[in-house]
Amino acid sequence: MRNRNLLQSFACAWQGLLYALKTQRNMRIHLLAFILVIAFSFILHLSRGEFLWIWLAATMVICLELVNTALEAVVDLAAGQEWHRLAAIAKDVAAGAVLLAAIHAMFVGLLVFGPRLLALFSR
Ligand SMILES: Nc1ncnc2c1ncn2[C@@H]1O[C@H](COP(=O)(O)OP(=O)(O)OP(=O)(O)O)[C@@H](O)[C@H]1O
Repeated sequence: MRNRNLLQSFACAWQGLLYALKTQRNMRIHLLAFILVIAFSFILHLSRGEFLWIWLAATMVICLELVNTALEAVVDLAAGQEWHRLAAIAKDVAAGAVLLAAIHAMFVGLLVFGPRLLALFSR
């Protein structure tokens, strides 16, 4: 059934977020990392610019994990129990996108938090 109003659209989006959290272990790990990183951003008093980089990188990982989860569902719907080379390609490429975003987030985290943590521990 199609959504009749904006509220129902938000409710569906929320269900999607909950589904990914309940079913995807990686999603729970990404969310935990997101919360920790945002907490550290406040504790270490990041500048607005630094915080934006961290926020963007961390959000991108979560968004891509959501897209990856959606794509896995679509592939499973299309392929069923059948093994198919294209199903593997679709899933592997989507997983590759998440991996790339996670590596990017790690570099951003190192660049932003690295010098601050060094300064903190070399006092
Ligand atoms: N129908 C299929 N046909 C061919 N290969 C498949 C199929 N389903 C899954 N695979 C292969 O198995 C891998 C894992 O698929 P699965 O659906 O278990 O994802 P997952 O372990 O939940 O992935 P992620 O860790 O990215 O969430 C895929 O990346 C793909 O290489």
